[in-house]
Amino acid sequence: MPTIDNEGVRLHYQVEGKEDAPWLVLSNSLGTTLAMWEPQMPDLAQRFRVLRYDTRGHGASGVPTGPYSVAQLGRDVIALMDALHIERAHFCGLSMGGMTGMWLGIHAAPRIERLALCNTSALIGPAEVWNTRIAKVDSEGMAAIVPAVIDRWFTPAFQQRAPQQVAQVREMLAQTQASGYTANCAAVRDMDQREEVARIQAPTLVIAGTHDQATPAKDGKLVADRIAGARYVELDAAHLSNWEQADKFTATLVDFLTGKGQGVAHG
Ligand SMILES: O=C(O)CC1=CCC(=O)O1
Repeated sequence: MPTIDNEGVRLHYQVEGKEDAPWLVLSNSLGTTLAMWEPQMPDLAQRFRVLRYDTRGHGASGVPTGPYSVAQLGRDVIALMDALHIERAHFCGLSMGGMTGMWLGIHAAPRIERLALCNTSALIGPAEVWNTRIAKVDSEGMAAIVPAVIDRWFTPAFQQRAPQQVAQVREMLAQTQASGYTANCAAVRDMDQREEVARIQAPTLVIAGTHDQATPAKDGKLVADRIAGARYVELDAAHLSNWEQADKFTATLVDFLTGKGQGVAHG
């Protein structure tokens, strides 16, 4: 199991795909692992050298004492890139992964080639909601929040249509260590990148989900509107659009990373 140590924190990663192809870094959402990218991997691995990793507090990465910050999550990516001698990479993150991507686009611009910010927000409030969730997980464990979170991640139609995929994702969430989950909830709660995103200069794709209640489409639109030249695409999905509209998500991402596709699109 490949890992690096970033200032005492173990970061678990996997490298797959074509050698000598452009690097693409994939960053997971809150309560998932690098396995959240399974629907995309067959296509992405044909075209890119893919680095995916477990955000600290998740999967097989370390779970240092929280709270964490989005800046720490961004610096973990730089540490991984440094350790693997990756000078520049495309970056795709979903939800919390997208927040990490915004931080990188703002604070580590020379390292980022193209940026895909998916089902994400530059500010995700209100703080009370996060504090309530943190308190619930602290006192009752992950099981107490799993059903409500899954209902935000997938539409009822997808839950009916793809019960096995939903079960796979539910298991990822349920297996997340409670203290790692709440430390990342705090990072998300404390982030406000609404002003700074305007500094992003990397070519940027924003993907949103029409039925996303966690990071609503209007939040994605705000991010896209503030980044010069950003492409905005809305998919018929809830929060984990890379599962619910896997083919469209992958095609949109590949088109963007390979320099095809322009403007605003819905689908
Ligand atoms: O889990 C949720 O409720 C939605 C979410 C917010 C940040 C993230 O990564 O997922």
